[in-house]
Amino acid sequence: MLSPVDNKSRPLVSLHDVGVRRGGRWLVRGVDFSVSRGEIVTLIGPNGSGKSTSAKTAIGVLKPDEGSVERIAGLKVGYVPQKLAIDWTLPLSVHRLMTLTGPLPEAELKAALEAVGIAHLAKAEVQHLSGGEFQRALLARAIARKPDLLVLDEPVQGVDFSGEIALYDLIKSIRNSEGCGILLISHDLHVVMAATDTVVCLNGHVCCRGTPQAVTQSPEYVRLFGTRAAQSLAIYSHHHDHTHLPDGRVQHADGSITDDCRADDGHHGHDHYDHEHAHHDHDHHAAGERHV
Ligand SMILES: Nc1ncnc2c1ncn2[C@@H]1O[C@H](COP(=O)(O)OP(=O)(O)OP(=O)(O)O)[C@@H](O)[C@H]1O
Repeated sequence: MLSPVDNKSRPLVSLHDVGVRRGGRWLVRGVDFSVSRGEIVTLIGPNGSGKSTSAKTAIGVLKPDEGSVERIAGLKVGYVPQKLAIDWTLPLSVHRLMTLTGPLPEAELKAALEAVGIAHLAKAEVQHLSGGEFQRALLARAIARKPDLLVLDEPVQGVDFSGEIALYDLIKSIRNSEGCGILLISHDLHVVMAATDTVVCLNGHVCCRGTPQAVTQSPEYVRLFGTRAAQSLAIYSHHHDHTHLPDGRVQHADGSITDDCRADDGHHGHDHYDHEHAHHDHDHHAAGERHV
């Protein structure tokens, strides 16, 4: 007798050698990563390196032109896009924002706003919210329907540094309480949430990946941002050896130019784990334990 597939132990989504081609050029190629329940995966990379394209392919908004994407059956996704098509000239309350794309029982709406700490702003106009409050409203909207996978495209945009720390704390507590998988796109090339399990660095393909192990215990960092910051953010340092030109071609470190790039095209001087961590003047083990 066949035993049922255990959905709980399978990744929620996995991308295998995914490539997306638009307008005659590859936007990304050779993208491999997966997100499991309770896991936080952060995509980083320069502007235009394919972070949003990869995330949209993961959730099925974009179809890959090569490779494959596997999702568990009935996967529920909560998605906070990078840009929201809102007509800012029309009044829109937080309450209404929550129900724009479909009805939501009042109790669930209230619980989501409470979970992100803005229940008192339910009647406030979205236009009047601060950057941090707006991101919380978007998060509430994304978690209200209890997704298996939460995809957050640059969740800390428009938020100052301490607001950023508070938001990352909130995202971590949502992961802990809901047990969902989280796919984050970081606006910052070097700073990722310390609770990230896997950082995937894109540069048209997967340039490198790893854990944001070492961080922020340097006295200068703690003096600047406080111990709270050191516990919430990690610095992930690495370098790219090629640049994506505006016309889609790729210029390599040796000056040569190719039409597109792949990790195995012979032009990449690094392997997939070629990254280094900044601030190595602290005890590695201790830094690992301080992650939140
Ligand atoms: N539909 C499309 N047709 C053609 N090119 C596209 C399309 N969508 C995205 N691109 C291009 O693909 C590249 C990757 O875009 P993407 O938005 O995935 O990058 P990103 O890493 O998320 O960038 P950013 O950090 O600037 O948000 C960019 O050069 C972008 O201009």
